[in-house]
Amino acid sequence: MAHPLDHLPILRMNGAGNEILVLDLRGSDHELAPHEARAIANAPGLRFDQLMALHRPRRPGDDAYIRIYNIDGSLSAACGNGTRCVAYALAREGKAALRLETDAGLIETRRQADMVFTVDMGRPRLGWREIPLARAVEDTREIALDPPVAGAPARFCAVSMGNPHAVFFVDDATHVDLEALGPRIERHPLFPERANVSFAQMLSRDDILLRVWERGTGATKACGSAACATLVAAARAGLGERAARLRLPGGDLHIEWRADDHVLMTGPVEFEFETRLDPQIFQGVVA
Ligand SMILES: N[C@H](CCC[C@H](N)C(=O)O)C(=O)O
Repeated sequence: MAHPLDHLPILRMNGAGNEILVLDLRGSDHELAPHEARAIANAPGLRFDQLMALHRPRRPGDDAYIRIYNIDGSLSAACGNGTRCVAYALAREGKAALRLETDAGLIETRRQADMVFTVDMGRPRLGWREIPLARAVEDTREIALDPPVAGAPARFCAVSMGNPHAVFFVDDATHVDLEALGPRIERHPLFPERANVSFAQMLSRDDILLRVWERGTGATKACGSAACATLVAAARAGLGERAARLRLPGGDLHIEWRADDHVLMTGPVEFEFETRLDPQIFQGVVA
């Protein structure tokens, strides 16, 4: 019995070093299950930070509906770098501007140059319930990490871009022990849906060095929604401007928090290869 995913086309790309797969499910009614996403991640050469599952549009006027999977199979409602890769994949079909439905709402993209795309990531969510946090917090600009995590700063900012972000401002982001602090903050009791964890160093008011431990994936070379969350957190804290360069290990992203409250992210994409899913991947895989 053929598996519904057998031989489906898959693009291997990266967005500023964030490893992305784009799986084209527009010719199928199949919805990727978490264990199937994990099976793809374990297939040779297909390891990813996020998998962008492209579905047929569900609303008139949209170009596609995308579901976003982390390497552990968990879903995320937002993925900035991955959305740029989707924009590249659909630009190859002649579409320079897109309307994409995500679980975080409408996301619009626009091609700026061959391999450079701008994504309107929508409005930041700033209330404790929207992050979400496990307890009421008056001001999400400065939250006590309680109970404390040894080695982590005592306070952080919380912002959602459709997915939860905890942003810690530090004096030196390049020497943060992500592997030690990341998992313990990702799964801290304050975050009922876990959290993406950012450590940001203000080089100047519009130049920020960023290191990210991603929910459901771990340390990555870049994280677009974390870059957006960090820009918003810095502006809200009075540390930064409403537009800045975010420097990540895999590349730079330009983020702007517009006066209309939309956060725009502009950055590069790289195409690595295209293949089709090998049926062997799903042999013996159970939910
Ligand atoms: N790398 C993605 C973020 C993935 C977020 C995911 N880790 C989660 O929220 O669970 C980005 O470029 O925005």
